[in-house]
Amino acid sequence: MILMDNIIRDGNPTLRKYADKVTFPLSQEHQQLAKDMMEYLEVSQNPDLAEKYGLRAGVGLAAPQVDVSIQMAAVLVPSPVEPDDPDNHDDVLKAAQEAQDNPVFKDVIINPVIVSQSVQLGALSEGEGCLSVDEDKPGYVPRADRITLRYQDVDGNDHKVRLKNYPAIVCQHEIDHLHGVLFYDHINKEQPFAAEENTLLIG
Ligand SMILES: OCN(O)CCCc1ccccc1
Ligand code: NI
Repeated sequence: MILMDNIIRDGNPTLRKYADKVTFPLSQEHQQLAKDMMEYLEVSQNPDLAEKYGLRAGVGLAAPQVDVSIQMAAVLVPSPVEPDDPDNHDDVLKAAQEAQDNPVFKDVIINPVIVSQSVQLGALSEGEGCLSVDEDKPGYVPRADRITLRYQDVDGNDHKVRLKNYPAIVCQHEIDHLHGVLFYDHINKEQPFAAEENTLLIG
């Protein structure tokens, strides 16, 4: 099971490497890694389990973050389900489970390539964070609002998906990890919350 101790932090050179392409069929260790990374996301999005294992919640996890420099990342973007009563613990758990049961996007993306992207930019209104970056880095992270993504899944099947808004942002964040790029590299140093005009603010 992947725990926070297994996640390397900014400063570790692996996070700045361009990761190696993955060959198929997947080795046993790469198959296990794919399972473990997706399991981390599932567990981290369950409030009770996240607390039990001391996990920071994540909607994505890239192999370089667990010090394996290969082009593989798990993505689990839950659907936006709100609890009926945010102060009722059972409601919160139920909503988290429901959100995960019909995710907006869920897959382990291998050798991903963004084959086209919108000119239209998008950025999360709250900025971004990263399990490998402990300090806050406030500011807009401008990305393409829509992307067409080609990747292989763990069975070696080719996929071509069109994503927009939040899932598109998350996949770009993960693909950046495979290229040695961290989210704050994109933040405007002089004016962190300046965004090019008509940048869509998401969420
Ligand atoms: O690399 C994934 N990881 O650091 C978890 C955070 C994922 C993430 C957070 C905000 C916006 C996009 C993606
Ligand atoms: Ni990250």
